[in-house]
Amino acid sequence: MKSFLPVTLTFKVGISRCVAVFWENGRTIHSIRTLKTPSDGSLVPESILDGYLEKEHPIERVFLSSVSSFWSASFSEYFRKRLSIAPVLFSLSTYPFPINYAPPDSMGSDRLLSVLGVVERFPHFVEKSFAVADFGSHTTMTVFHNGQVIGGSIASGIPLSLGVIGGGRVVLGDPGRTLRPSRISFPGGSTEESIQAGTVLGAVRSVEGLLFDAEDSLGCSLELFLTGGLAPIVKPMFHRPCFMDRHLLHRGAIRLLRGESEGQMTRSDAQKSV
Ligand SMILES: Nc1ncnc2c1ncn2[C@@H]1O[C@H](COP(=O)(O)OP(=O)(O)OP(=O)(O)O)[C@@H](O)[C@H]1O
Ligand SMILES: CC(C)(CO)[C@@H](O)C(=O)NCCC(=O)O
Ligand SMILES: [K+]
Repeated sequence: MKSFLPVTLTFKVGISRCVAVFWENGRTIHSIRTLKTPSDGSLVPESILDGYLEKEHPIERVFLSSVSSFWSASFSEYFRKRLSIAPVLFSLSTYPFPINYAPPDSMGSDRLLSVLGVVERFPHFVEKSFAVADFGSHTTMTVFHNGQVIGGSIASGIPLSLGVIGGGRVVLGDPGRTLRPSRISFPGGSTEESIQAGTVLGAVRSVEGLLFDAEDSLGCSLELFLTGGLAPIVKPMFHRPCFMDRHLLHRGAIRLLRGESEGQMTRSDAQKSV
């Protein structure tokens, strides 16, 4: 007899890549697929859903994360047509933590989801203070403190910075090919090494420096989590210990979908114990 295993899909549309994570039982990753971000949702390659259109692994729910409303609309349309499912989009009303940011709904949902992803993966961190550093098209930091999301930093990302050095005309060719972390040293002994030191190592030291500033102003230490496509490349460059999980956003998304925010869990657990 064939097994029957409905899956949930969390789908992130990024500036450079889309990442699809298929989940079983709302908790365990069944598979992860990536594709180059197509210019709109009607151009998603069919292969992204291979194996999940048969009866054994039907897709039951889709969560769609995108920081662009154009992409949200065009990818929603794709899933509606392809699966007859209207994807769930991020909504502040189901986010389990207060957002101390002005205004709260201006914070990128990718940042909020990654913070929630830390708590999904390490539930006891809901009691702690931590920062998520996302190394992607942008380098962002988002701080969680006293049970709230309290802000952080946004900078242009390493690929963007590499691309604009020298007005975009210099020396490096394809930034993707020139990110060679094993060769990054400071002082950089050539143009390439100097640019690598300035942009890649510089981005890492900037995150570390900002973290010290945040610890100073908050008066507590912050645990550091790295996420985003470049996290594996930058992790070895950090002086301070850090956790790495490339898919924090998806972990946050699956938690939001399960509707098991800490508050709700506490309430239902409390009811059970009555
Ligand atoms: N090994 C690598 N060398 C160079 N660049 C890389 C490498 N791996 C990923 N990248 C680039 O790093 C960037 C970040 O990837 P990632 O998928 O995390 O972007 P993102 O920030 O999540 O996407 P977006 O900002 O588009 O949402 C992309 O521009 C990607 O092309
Ligand atoms: C900064 C980005 C682009 C990083 O992906 C995203 O989180 C975003 O669009 N944020 C909105 C601005 C803010 O977070 O304050
Ligand atoms: K990002």
